[in-house]
Amino acid sequence: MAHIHDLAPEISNYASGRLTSPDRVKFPNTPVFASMNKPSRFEGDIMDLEFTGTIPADINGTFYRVQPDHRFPPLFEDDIHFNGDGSVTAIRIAAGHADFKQRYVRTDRYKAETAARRSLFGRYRNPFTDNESVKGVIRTASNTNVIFWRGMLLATKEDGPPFAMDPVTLETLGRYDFEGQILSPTFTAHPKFDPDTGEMVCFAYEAGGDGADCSVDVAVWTIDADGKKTEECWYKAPFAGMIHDCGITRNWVVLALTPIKMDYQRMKRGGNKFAWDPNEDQWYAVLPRRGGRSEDITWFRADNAFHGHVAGCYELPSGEVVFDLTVADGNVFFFFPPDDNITPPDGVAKRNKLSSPTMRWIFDPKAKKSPIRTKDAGDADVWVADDRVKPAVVWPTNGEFSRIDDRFVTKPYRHFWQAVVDGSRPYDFAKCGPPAGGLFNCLGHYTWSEEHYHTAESGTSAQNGAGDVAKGKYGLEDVYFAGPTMTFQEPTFIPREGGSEGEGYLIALLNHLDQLRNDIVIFDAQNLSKGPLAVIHLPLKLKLGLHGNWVDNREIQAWQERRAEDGDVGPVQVAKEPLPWQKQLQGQNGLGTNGVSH
Ligand SMILES: C=Cc1ccc(O)c(OC)c1
Ligand SMILES: [Fe+2]
Repeated sequence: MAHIHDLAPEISNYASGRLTSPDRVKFPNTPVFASMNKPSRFEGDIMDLEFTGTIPADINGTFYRVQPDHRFPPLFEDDIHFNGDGSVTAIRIAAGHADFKQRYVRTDRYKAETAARRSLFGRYRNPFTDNESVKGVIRTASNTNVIFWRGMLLATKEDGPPFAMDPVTLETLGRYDFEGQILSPTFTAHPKFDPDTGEMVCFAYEAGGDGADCSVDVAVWTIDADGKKTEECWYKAPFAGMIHDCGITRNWVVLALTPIKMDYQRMKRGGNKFAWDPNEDQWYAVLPRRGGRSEDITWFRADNAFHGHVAGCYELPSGEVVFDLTVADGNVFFFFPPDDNITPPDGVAKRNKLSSPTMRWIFDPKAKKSPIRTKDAGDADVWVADDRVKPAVVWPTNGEFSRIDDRFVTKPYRHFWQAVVDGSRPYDFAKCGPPAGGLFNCLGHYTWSEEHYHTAESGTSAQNGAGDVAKGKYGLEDVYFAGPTMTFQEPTFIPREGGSEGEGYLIALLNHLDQLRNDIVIFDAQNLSKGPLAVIHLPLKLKLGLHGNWVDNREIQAWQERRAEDGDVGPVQVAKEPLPWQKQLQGQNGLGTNGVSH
């Protein structure tokens, strides 16, 4: 008797790498859609997840995180994980119990593809590869971060505007333009929140035109705690690269410009939007948080490298700006290789051998600078510091996804956490295959040593506390190894009520690479090596997500009341009009724009 699978002949729905049979619903047979990253596409609710251990009774809030999860087979067989549709997970924890909820973000992209029952958008951030029917539709998949802001959840991806969701139901409310105050085509996935003022500091790059034109325009905004835009300034970057994360101090914003470069001609040919340039510097911009003018930015150059995520950022009494982030020594985004005509200086690409230490940069915002001209910026001034910079500290942690106690954003901080790679630990390749998304087999808690912890007062070393911070040149490392068949996703800190910096819990998703299932682990944030306090078991496999955040239930509740019909703020007002670039396109060729009826 024939096996059931023999009845369906294995005919590929791809020819020459392109989706040719969209009715044959089958995802590409590539590593991007395999193992932990096999499409999940699950939406649903589970009340009272099983768990082992004890969920601390004082935890009351929701852990939100987002994952890319392609809804339909992609137009291109070699599509990348970052091009998947944003799917938001909420783990609601209260009274020692945990509930699960997961919903896709109903982006304009989601709606267009749902109506057609197939993929219509092509390559990552390349509209030239889209189906004609979606010209003028906002392409963002809202798959990178999910942020609680004034009672709404903002699902963000840096190639488009945010989409607002209800934080309790995860219902998508619509595109959010800050009540008409931010109309740029793009918006960062990494805004920062000033814990003293309640302000959101946010930015956008490739922000000048339609968000897909390789512009070097960078916008930086402040939105105050009442939702009012109080600052806006536009700057020029030296080249059209990626600016993924940022840092803020009380007075300054720091942007990290990574040398993966856009190329409009390559996009037009149907190629990748980005290519790694091994010969380009890594750049950092320092600009004022308040009253900025375009010429007030200072770009600092350093040797070629690849930026990861930001831990802390603050000012020293000298006025200098400390900026800590992971920086890898090569192209982390292997799916955006260099152009063929580029010869890396070291001759060989060092794939899979990257090291990713935590680097501390100390920038002088008053450094002497001069205007330069660049190919991408044309005749606009790009303000570049005369002297190149080097990291002040290189702590050889080997991880990514740095997180801190977010109450210490803008301030000197002691603690940070990362998903850590330890290649010396056993890994069960036979059971797991290659570790999808990277071998983040440990979680690490790092405490800067006295020498590297700066109080606002002394600028160099602290007198108070941290008596245990003695081991190691840079500080204390407290690591938990998951085991040979498991990896972690990004951790998130949960502060304990009334606790000091770093007192509380660490929550993260655990990937079982052998069982293809996820757990949610909760640790004492300052005692990772003791192992998890609770392991919450999901009966299913999620995907490798990007970022998440913890929101206290009191904050969610208070905002639900304020956002009620009769509340003092009222319901979230989503965008009422198409974005300016959409209107312009409409005017040019009479085409409609999706998402807004007209
Ligand atoms: C981790 C960085 C990163 C940068 C750009 C992206 O579009 C993204 O999508 C998930 C992720
Ligand atoms: Fe990120």
